[in-house]
This record gives sequence, structure tokens and C-alpha cells, in this order.
Amino acid sequence: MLTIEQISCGFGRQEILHDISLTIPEGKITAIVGQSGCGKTTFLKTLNRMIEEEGGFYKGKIILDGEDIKGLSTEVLRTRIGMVFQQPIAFPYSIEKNLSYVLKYHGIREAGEIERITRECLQKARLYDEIKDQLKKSAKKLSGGQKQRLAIARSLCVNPEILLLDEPCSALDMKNTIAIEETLLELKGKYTFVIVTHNLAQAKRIADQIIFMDQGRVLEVTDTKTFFEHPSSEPAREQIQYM
Ligand SMILES: Nc1ncnc2c1ncn2[C@@H]1O[C@H](COP(=O)(O)OP(=O)(O)OP(=O)(O)O)[C@@H](O)[C@H]1O
Repeated sequence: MLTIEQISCGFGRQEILHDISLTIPEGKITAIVGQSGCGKTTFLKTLNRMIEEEGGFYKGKIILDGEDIKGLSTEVLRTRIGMVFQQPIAFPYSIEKNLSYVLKYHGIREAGEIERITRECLQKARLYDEIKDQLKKSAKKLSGGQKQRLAIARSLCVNPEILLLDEPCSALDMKNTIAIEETLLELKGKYTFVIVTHNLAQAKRIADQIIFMDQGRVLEVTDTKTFFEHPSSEPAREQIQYM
């Protein structure tokens, strides 16, 4: 569903990622792994054209359902390809309003409909049961793990096809990490997830496909079992050895 054809990208005159071609399968979890600085986040930011907002560029084609994403407005693209960041973002509103303002922005005005989607997305992100009596309270009071699940719920409420997640668990404890992993496992099929993680064990637990990057290049794109049992590149073998 998302095809990447000969992508190179970078900042200023410096090319950071070189000649990447691969496919992100629909309804699966793809994990992007590789050493710090190899370009994982840059690759993720290219997929929804955030790289250009940060003064970067990309060459090549990114095809979403047969259509070059350059033909889509940024607003439509970000609705279809959502993003969750490493540092959880909770806006300084109530928990409820963190989602409802996004829905209103997208033209949903009917109170019952807003309430239904808000509840459904908080449930999908495994947050609803914990906070259902505090929906009017400030989202700033949530814990880091709850904020990250709120960010996931907010991304889901515009019904994206793909959700990009950049190290979503790196600041979280094991309990919250597991809640997020279970959320992704439960929702795959309905959504396509692409997750950057420095945690190989996490990639092994949840991913269907692994993209292994090294120094701005993709060295392996393979199913998770093959990657961990028979890595084909020396850098991947080295990293797996130290898991
Ligand atoms: N906005 C930017 N301007 C210039 N160079 C950048 C920018 N963002 C990233 N880079 C460079 O791109 C390279 C890849 O960085 P990136 O953050 O994509 O790697 P990463 O694999 O995600 O690293 P980490 O695992 O540490 O988060 C680095 O050399 C970095 O300095």
C-alpha cells in the first residue's frame, strides 16, 4: 500500500538517506531498526513529508495506494498518514478536548458523534478505562505513558490508514510499553503501523516486517523471523548478537 521508490533525502546539500526502495505492507507492523544516527527518524519523517518542513528535501517517489504523495495536500496526507512522536504530546486542554478539537477541525460538529469517536479512540488506545471519570480534567495531569496513549488515540480519531511512531516507548516504563505494544498488535489489520525503535526485543515482539538501516542505507527488508534467525548483513548480525 505504501511503496517507496528510489528515495534519497537529506538536509541542505547533505544527503542522509541513499537510494531506498521498499514496500510497507498494509495492515502489518513494520519496525525500522538500526544504530543511532543511521537515519531511522529521517526516513519516517520523509514518509509524511515532515522532512521538508524541517528544511530537508527528498528525491524519488512515495506512492500511497497508487498515488504519488506529492499530489496530496499536506493536510490530506497527514490525515492519511498520522504520526506519534517520541515525547508524548498532550495539549493544555481537557483529555476530552485533546481529541474533540481535532474532530471539529475535520468538520465533525455533532456532540454525540464527537463523544462516540472520542470514547472509541480512547478505548482503542487502552486509555479509556483508566480515565473515563476524568475526561474533563487537564491532559497535562496524565502520566507520560497515559499521554503517549492519548497521543495515539488523537492520531486514530481522524482514521488514518498508516500511523508512524517514532520511538513511542523510549520514555516509558515496562507497563506502559506493554500497553502500547498490545494496542498496536490488536489494531494491526485495521491500520498499518511503521514504528522506529532502538529496542530490538520490541521489534521482535511486535513486528511483521523489519527494515534494518545502517549509515543511511537500508541493508535488509525482511519478515521478522528471517531477520532474527538469519540476518544477511554483518551489521545486523552484530546487533542481534548483543540483544
Ligand atoms: N534537521 C536536521 N538537519 C540536519 N541534519 C539532520 C537533521 N535531522 C537529522 N539530521 C542528521 O541526519 C542523520 C540521521 O539522523 P536520524 O535522527 O534520522 O537518525 P536515527 O537513526 O533516528 O537516530 P537515533 O536512533 O539516535 O534517533 C544524523 O547525522 C543527523 O545529524
